[in-house]
Amino acid sequence: MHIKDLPGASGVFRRGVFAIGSFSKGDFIVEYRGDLISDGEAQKRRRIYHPACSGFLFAFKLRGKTWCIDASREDGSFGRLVNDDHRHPNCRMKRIDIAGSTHLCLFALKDIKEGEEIAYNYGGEDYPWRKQVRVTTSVKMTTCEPDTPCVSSQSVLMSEPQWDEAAWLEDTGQQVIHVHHLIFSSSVF
Ligand SMILES: C[S@@+](CC[C@H](N)C(=O)[O-])C[C@H]1O[C@@H](n2cnc3c(N)ncnc32)[C@H](O)[C@@H]1O
Repeated sequence: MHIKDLPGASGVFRRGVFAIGSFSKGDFIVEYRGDLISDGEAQKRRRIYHPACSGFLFAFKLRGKTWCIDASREDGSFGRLVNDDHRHPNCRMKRIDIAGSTHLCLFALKDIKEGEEIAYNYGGEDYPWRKQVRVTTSVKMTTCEPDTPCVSSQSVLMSEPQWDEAAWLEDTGQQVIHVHHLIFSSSVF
């Protein structure tokens, strides 16, 4: 796997993790490494963290209690840099218990080809990047006078992309709607 910079909001770049080889459905991909903390500690950190760091707090349930992996520290690991895709995830987060300690790991939901971005569904929350919708109107202009031949036809994009990435693109005839999705979650278990 390798890390790539992706275009982000307001010219800010964000990172994503991409496969440099292929994976088969069910393969282990990467661990979401960080500090295992209680829910209370996570709430405390959420209050003092910059919002960019809160995005690295991954909450999950274990035997009826909420826990959290705090991966906000830049430790060079890949798991913490995997982005959200709630529509077409190619991985799933699973809790693994090894010799009494809990780990969160990503596993392939389907075969993954070289070059594909690794992504999973962060969970059910309404993350801001999932809601943003950009409407780009494509206008067909045709010059066609009665006594002259049709000379040109061109499409004009009426609006510029305002945010991060166009995760999906639905073509609805003259109107092209780019539905952007992006960030973070919990309880996938
Ligand atoms: C665990 S980090 C993922 C790595 C992050 N992209 C980075 O560059 O550090 C979670 C954060 O990544 C961003 N993110 C994740 N998925 C995204 C998506 N689909 N679109 C836009 N931003 C996303 C959000 O800012 C979120 O808080």
